[in-house]
Amino acid sequence: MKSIAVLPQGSVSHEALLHLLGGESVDLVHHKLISEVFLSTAGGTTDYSVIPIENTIEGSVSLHIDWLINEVNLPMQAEWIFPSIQNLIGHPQEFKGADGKTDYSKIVRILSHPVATAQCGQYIREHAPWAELEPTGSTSGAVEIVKDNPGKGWAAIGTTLGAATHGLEIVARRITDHNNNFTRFVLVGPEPVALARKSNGDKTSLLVTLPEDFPGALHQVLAAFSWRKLNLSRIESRPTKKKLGTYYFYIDVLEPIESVLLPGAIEEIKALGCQVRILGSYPTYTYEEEKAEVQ
Ligand SMILES: O=C(O)C(=O)Cc1ccccc1
Repeated sequence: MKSIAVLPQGSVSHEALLHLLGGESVDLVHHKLISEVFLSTAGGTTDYSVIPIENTIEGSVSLHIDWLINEVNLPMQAEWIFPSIQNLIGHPQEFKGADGKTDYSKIVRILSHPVATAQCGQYIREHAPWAELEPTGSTSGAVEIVKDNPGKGWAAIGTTLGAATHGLEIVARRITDHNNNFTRFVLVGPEPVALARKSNGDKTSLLVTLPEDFPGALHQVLAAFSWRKLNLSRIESRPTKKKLGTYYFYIDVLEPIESVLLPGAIEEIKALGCQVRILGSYPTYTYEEEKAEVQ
């Protein structure tokens, strides 16, 4: 049985993984922090890590992409998307007013993963702009802290699974600023993944470093893809962290690495003097709403 490192029980990552697996049995190893998730697979304790890398509202989860680029050498082996449905969670009755409705003035602190908090910015500004916002390693980690601190006016933003895991109540449902809020996850690890579920295509993620003082280098890199009609689904720059103003380009190509034209494009880009690192070539799984078990 394969082992998979993932954020705590009831986190969005955990929900998303359960959906991807669709009942396939694996050994789940929960960690409080994403750094611990990465390191457990990098150190060989687990076979794969579940990493959220992009969100509809927040964009790239830069910290996680930077870990993939700089801290570990773990190829991406699968990608899938899953809705992030966030709720306000607290102790039963703690935020009830005399009229039975939620009395937001009782909320003094809201804890959650920063990506989840950012997804609910409008809701917080409208209902409890005074609340102190405390970042946690995961949404369910926030729910656990709230569980351990009753009567203090603390609430968490998290999933229904997170609330159920820790026996807390949903104070308000679906509080993200936009309903169509999805997160892209990757499974990273040394070996390819064999899932029973059928994939919906393949992707290759590349990290391209441009040579210095080469006017038009990015244009030429993109031309190598465009004249071969290789479809790109994402291009993003990340600082190299070595010198101010120098960037990597993170590029997703909608083809597997063994496709006819992609290796030639990579060779052409290398011939321009660029460095190319293959971050992974992997199946993608789209979200099929009718099969999902999200509340
Ligand atoms: O904190 C969690 O539950 C996570 O899995 C990280 C996260 C947070 C918000 C959106 C997607 C993933």
